[in-house]
Amino acid sequence: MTTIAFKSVSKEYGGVRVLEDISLELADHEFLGVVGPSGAGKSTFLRLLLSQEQPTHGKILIDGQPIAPEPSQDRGVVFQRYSVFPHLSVLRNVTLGREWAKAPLTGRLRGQERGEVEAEAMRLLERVGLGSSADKFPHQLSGGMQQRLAIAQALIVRPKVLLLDEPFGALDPHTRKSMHHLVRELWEENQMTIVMVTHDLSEAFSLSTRVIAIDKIRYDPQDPTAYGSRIVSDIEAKSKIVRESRKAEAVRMLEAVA
Ligand SMILES: Nc1ncnc2c1ncn2[C@@H]1O[C@H](COP(=O)(O)OP(=O)(O)OP(=O)(O)O)[C@@H](O)[C@H]1O
Repeated sequence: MTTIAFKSVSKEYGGVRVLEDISLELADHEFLGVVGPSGAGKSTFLRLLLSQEQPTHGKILIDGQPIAPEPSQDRGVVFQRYSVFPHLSVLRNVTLGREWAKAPLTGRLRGQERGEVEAEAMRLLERVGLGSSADKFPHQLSGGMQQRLAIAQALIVRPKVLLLDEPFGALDPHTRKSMHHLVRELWEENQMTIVMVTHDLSEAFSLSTRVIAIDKIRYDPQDPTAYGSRIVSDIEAKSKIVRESRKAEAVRMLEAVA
């Protein structure tokens, strides 16, 4: 069970308000898509959830408790650009998260424990379609394969929340589509919440159970930094049919505020 709550959260950088009064309750096992124009604060929203940034006002709760102030293993993340370690094998890229958790000083596991973590990493690599690439290095993988590896790397620590920041933005359309299937299946198989930032409304609506759009709706020409982005639409889209019909509605809403 994982619930997430944003309570009147604002974020400012040096007096410039980026996000303003964001309140949101996410039910267990939600797949939230976050859309909005460039610069609206989508990545900032994600960084707050990752605890890479702290709210200037308001608070964020996970399961009713204040979010841990530092990034921790209950929240995994996959970025657009490949966040894998180039000098480590594919297998070691995946086992690393567990090694750090169990042996933070040496980063090395031994004996039976090592065998168990490697077996689990291999199962995960098989699951994301990289079973035969375990001994390769990232430079020997295509872009899509590197993103599959990044996903396996994030999942090995069994996060409650998986954060995806434009994870498919650098991929070709065919690879992107196969990644959509994979991520949706992994979300269905695992009891985790996903929060995905994307520029692409179609992507948001084909994957998510709920889509929020954030944007600046107020602007003061005397004080351009006074207002930040707010949630301008919040759309439940649990079934595919609803998702398709609500996508058109969201496009109209976003065009209206643009
Ligand atoms: N660390 C920071 N210090 C100062 N300003 C920042 C910082 N991080 C983000 N910003 C500013 O906050 C605003 C929102 O940035 P953010 O990256 O969250 O937007 P975004 O919606 O993810 O944009 P894009 O879609 O282009 O990636 C931008 O104006 C950006 O310059």
